[in-house]
Amino acid sequence: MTTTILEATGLIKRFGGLTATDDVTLAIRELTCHALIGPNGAGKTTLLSQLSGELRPTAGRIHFEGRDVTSADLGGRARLGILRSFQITSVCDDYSVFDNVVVAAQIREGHGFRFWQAPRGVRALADTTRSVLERTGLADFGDVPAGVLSHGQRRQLELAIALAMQPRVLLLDEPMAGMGPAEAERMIELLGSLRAEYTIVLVEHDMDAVFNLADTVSVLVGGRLVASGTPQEIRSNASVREAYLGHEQEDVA
Ligand SMILES: Nc1ncnc2c1ncn2[C@@H]1O[C@H](COP(=O)(O)OP(=O)(O)OP(=O)(O)O)[C@@H](O)[C@H]1O
Repeated sequence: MTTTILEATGLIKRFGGLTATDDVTLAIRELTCHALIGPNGAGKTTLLSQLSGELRPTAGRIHFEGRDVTSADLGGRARLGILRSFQITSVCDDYSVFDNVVVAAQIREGHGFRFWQAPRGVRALADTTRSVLERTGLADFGDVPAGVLSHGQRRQLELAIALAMQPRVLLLDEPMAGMGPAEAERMIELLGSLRAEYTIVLVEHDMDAVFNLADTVSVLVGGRLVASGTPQEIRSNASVREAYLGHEQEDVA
């Protein structure tokens, strides 16, 4: 039994009269992949944005390793290791793939843009960058300008940028969106290879990916958490099927 690393308690987010997150209590266990699923508008992204620190909840608390981080902003949470991919740093099209990742590694090391740092530090950053590129299947693309990458490779680069920042918890919002089957398969494989080292919270509509990757699946409908369990439990949960009726029932079947 792994320990809880990230926990939401009684989380509520209102946008005017709309309750996008409605009293959600959720425990993310360390080194597991926890998928958030639900119909369009269920509040998945809103929940992820509160976990990342991008959105402040209207009520409720968020704890990371037992520490209350509710009032920590995006940057503060990133420093703790809670990182939403495709944020903090975004891809710079004119930079090479290598340079995009090295900048993220530099930010993590707190070097900022001080290019006069000691050569040993520069070498360490380059080593980190090479190993991250290797890890994300981009080892052969280091010199390529990011702007010419395919859509799938760009998502791999976005993931590489996140990994260079040495996250503990990776928050991923639809990493497979817009990908063809081959690209999606590659991304699923890549995320699968990260599961042993990182805690992953995954918002995803692609049920193949969800049932392939997730240790735990939580289902949101209308901002409320209606079920949480193993993929097998969720597949056979009658209220989940009910919730998806008229939405994506065939995906859950
Ligand atoms: N900044 C905002 N201001 C007002 N309403 C918002 C805002 N962000 C989200 N909402 C509303 O909150 C609800 C939940 O949206 P959210 O994007 O979290 O759902 P989702 O489950 O991620 O949907 P999808 O699967 O379509 O991406 C929706 O009704 C949406 O219109």
